[in-house]
Amino acid sequence: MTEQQPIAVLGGGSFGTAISNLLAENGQQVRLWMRDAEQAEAIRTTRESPRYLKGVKVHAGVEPVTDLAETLAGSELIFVALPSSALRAALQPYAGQLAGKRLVSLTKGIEAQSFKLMSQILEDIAPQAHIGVLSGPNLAREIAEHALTATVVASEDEALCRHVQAVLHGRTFRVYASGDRFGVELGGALKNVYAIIAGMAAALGMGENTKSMLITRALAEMTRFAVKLGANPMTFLGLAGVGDLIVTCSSPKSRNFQVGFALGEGRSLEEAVTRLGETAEGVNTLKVLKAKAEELQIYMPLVAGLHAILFEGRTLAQVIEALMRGEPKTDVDFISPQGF
Ligand SMILES: NC(=O)C1=CN([C@@H]2O[C@H](COP(=O)(O)OP(=O)(O)OC[C@H]3O[C@@H](n4cnc5c(N)ncnc54)[C@H](O)[C@@H]3O)[C@@H](O)[C@H]2O)C=CC1
Ligand SMILES: O=C(CO)COP(=O)(O)O
Repeated sequence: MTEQQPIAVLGGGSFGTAISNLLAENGQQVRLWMRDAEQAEAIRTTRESPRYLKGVKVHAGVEPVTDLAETLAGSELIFVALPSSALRAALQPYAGQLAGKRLVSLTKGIEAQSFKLMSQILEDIAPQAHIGVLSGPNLAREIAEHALTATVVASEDEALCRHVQAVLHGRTFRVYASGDRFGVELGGALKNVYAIIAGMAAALGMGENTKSMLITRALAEMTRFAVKLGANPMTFLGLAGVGDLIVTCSSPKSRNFQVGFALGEGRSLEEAVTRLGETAEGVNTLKVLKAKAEELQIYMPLVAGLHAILFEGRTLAQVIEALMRGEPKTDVDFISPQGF
């Protein structure tokens, strides 16, 4: 199926590029908006991004563009793959052009002061738009290299979900739909924090028991938090919950995992982030999550432990000791407080 209008993808980083390629492979005409004219020109001439997804060819159906107003005006369906720190500022000046459009956030982060998720920011900016999110176990490089992959599009607007499924479904990419936008989006944002912890554990040579404990208790912690905020806990059993948590906590291809690994090797946070040179949302998410958990009095020992290491001068050994010696708890306590 080819649409008449081009589809816009905002953000020429790893994920924007990977999703643009999928759309183009499905016969869609894609405008990939990026702020950097030099990078756009480099893609136009070499069909490769000079910075992201090295070695991956950018499909001929993807047109790199730099005029945001024109890009927004020319598309009904717009995917947003900007870092969470940039999304509001990049789109606010164009609010008047977004009424009636279908805006789908691919960004997995939380805004610092407001604690808003990205689709809530899109709603603030463009209350007359149709809003959705896409989230799941979706490492950009694996998508670009055609690993069999599934994702979730979530929106209250069923037509938007069907539209996204129609343009993205393909030989190697399967798109499930959900009506729980908040839960799907929250899962994608929260798991980044636990991927940092998993990277640290990997660098320290911790075993598979440890990894499994970490992922399972992370799921419990995320779900406890989400339930308190009114989300449906069942969403966390899906691709955008436990699915994304598993991939991001298991793969050295995850940038959040890489930050954690560098920390586990003894590097400072600043060094770990600078060496990465790409977006790792988990560091900012950790700060806002810790503050929110305190405000709402939600028990999140993994979040508190990582925060103590990164921002409160505690050592890893001290935090591990405190976590393991914490008071006995029941399993699956986010569904029934007694666990049985
Ligand atoms: N890379 C991945 O595997 C996946 C990433 N995501 C999410 O997608 C979002 C973007 O991540 P990536 O593409 O991986 O990041 P990236 O670090 O690969 O690229 C970020 C892009 O945003 C651009 N950018 C930064 N600030 C900007 C601004 N103020 N205005 C315009 N453009 C700006 C950069 O120039 C770059 O092109 C993140 O929230 C991430 O969590 C979601 C799923 C998978
Ligand atoms: O969200 C992702 C996989 O689903 C990508 O994770 P990173 O941002 O840690 O690379």
